[in-house]
Amino acid sequence: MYEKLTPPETGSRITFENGEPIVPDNPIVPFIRGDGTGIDIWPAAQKVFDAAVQAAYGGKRQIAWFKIYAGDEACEKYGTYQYLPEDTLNAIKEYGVAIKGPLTTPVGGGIRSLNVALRQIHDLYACVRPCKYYPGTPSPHKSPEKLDVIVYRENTEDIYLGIEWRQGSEIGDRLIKLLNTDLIPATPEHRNKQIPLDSGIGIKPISKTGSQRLVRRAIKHALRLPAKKQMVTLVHKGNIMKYTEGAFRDWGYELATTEFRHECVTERESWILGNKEGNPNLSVEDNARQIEPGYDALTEEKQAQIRQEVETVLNAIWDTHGNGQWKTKVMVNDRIADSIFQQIQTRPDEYSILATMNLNGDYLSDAAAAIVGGLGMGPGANIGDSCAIFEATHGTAPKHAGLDRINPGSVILSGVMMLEYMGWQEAADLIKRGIGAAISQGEVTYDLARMMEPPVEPLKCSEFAEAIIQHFND
Ligand SMILES: NC(=O)C1=CN([C@@H]2O[C@H](COP(=O)(O)OP(=O)(O)OC[C@H]3O[C@@H](n4cnc5c(N)ncnc54)[C@H](OP(=O)(O)O)[C@@H]3O)[C@@H](O)[C@H]2O)C=CC1
Ligand SMILES: O=C(O)CCC(=O)C(=O)O
Ligand SMILES: [Mg+2]
Repeated sequence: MYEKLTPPETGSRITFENGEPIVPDNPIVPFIRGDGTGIDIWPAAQKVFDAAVQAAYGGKRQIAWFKIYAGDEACEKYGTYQYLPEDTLNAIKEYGVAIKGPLTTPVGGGIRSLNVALRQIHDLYACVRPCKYYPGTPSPHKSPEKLDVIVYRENTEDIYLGIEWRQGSEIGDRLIKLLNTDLIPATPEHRNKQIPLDSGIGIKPISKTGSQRLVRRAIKHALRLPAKKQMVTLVHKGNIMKYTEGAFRDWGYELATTEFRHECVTERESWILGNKEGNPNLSVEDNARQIEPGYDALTEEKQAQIRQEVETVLNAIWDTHGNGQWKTKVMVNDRIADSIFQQIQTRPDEYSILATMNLNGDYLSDAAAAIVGGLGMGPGANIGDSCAIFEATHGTAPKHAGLDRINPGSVILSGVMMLEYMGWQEAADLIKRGIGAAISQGEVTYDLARMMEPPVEPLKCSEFAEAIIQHFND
C-alpha cells in the first residue's frame, strides 16, 4: 500500500464513529517533522509526549509513532518536487490522527501551501486555536490572564482555496474582460465599476455549508465550556464583503436559531428579552427604540422591520428564553473583524469562542497568541469528521532553524490538544503542569526569556522540553 513507508509493527488504528475518535491503547500516530525549526521542535516535543504517556499510564498506553514525510524531507526521500507524496496522504487517511511541524510556503510563485493542502485534502474544516495564558508567561499585554479564547477558523475555503490568476495571464485577462464587459454592467449595484486591466485576480468563495459546519462545531464546543464561557462570536467583515463575510454571519445566526434554538440566544434577542424583563409594560415600539440606536431617524419601513423583529422574538422564545432563562444559553453575537482585534486587547474577558472565516482566523490567531506570550505558545488543531491533524499556529521561523533555541511550547501544546482529543487527559494534564511550572520558575526559551522582568538566561529548545518533563509532578 505504501511506496516508501513501513508502518510500525505494533500498534493499531484510531477509528471514528459519528465524528468522534475511538482510540486503542497503542494507537499508531503518523507525524511530519516539518521544515525549518521543525528539526529542533519535533524531537523535543516527541520526548515530552512519550514521557507524559509513560508517566501517566506506566506502559499500559503508548503511542506508536509513524514517521511520514512532507516538505523538504519528502523531496529528499521521494525525489525533486515530491513535497506531498501520496504515501503521506494515505497514511493520514488510514490512521486518522496525525501531528506535524511547520512546512515552508514560498511567497509569490512556487508551490502552494502544503499545510493548506493537507487541510483541504482531508477536509479538516475546523482549525481550532486556543489562546490561553499560562501564569508567569511574560507578555507585552498588561493583563494577559484575561484572555482565554479559542479561534475556530473555517479551514477549507475563502481565498485559501487558492483560486487566483496572475496579472497578465491568459485566463486572468479573459476573466477581467468578461467581468468588465458582461457581468459587472449586468449587475446594477456595480454600476460603472471596472477592474484595472493589470490586476491579478483571486476568488473568495464562502459557502453556506462550509460556514454552518464550522459554526456548528463552535457551538458544540461552547456547550462543553463552563457557563460563563458559553459564547460564540461570529467574526466577519460583512459591512464591506456583504455576500461572503456578511453571509457567513447570517448563516451563523440562522444555524444558531434553528438547529440550536433551545441552546442559544443571540445578542439582539437577549436585549429584547432583557428590555421586557426590566419593564413588562414596555411597548414593542419602545423596545425597538432601545435595541436600535437612531431608531427615530430611520425610514418608516426600517422602523417597521425592527418592530417586527421585536414581536417575532417575543412571540417565538419568550416562553423558553424569557424571565432570565436566556442567561443559561450559549450567547451568539457578532463583531466586525477589525474591531475584534482591538476588542481582544481592550475587553479580552468578554470573549470566548471566535468563529471566523479562513483569512480572518489566520490573522486573529497570531494576534491572540501574541497577547498570551507569543507564537511559541500558540497551539492548534485541524479537525474534520474522520480525521485530525495537530499543528502549531506558527511557521518554520527559518532564521532560528537548527540552532536548538526555538520554543517548542506550541507544538507541545498542540500535542496536549491531541492527547485530550484522544481522551488521554492524564497525560495532557502532566504536560500542562510541567509547562506551567517551568515557566513560573523562569526556565524558558529565548522568546519568553527576553520578555521576563528581570530577564533570565534562556534555555535551549531541548532543555525546555527536559524542564517540562522534570516539572510534571510539581
Ligand atoms: N502551519 C504552518 O506550517 C505554517 C507555515 N508557515 C510558513 O512558515 C514560513 C515562515 O513564516 P514566517 O512569516 O517567518 O512566520 P513564522 O511563524 O515561521 O515566524 C515568525 C516569527 O515568529 C516567532 N516564532 C515563530 N515560531 C516560534 C516559536 N516556536 N517560538 C518562538 N517564536 C516563534 C519568531 O519571532 P522572533 O524571531 O522575533 O523571535 C519568528 O521569527 C513561511 O514559509 C510560511 O508560509 C507560516 C505559518 C504557518
Ligand atoms: O501554509 C502556510 O504557509 C501559512 C498558513 C498559515 O499561516 C496558517 O495556517 O496559520
Ligand atoms: Mg498563520
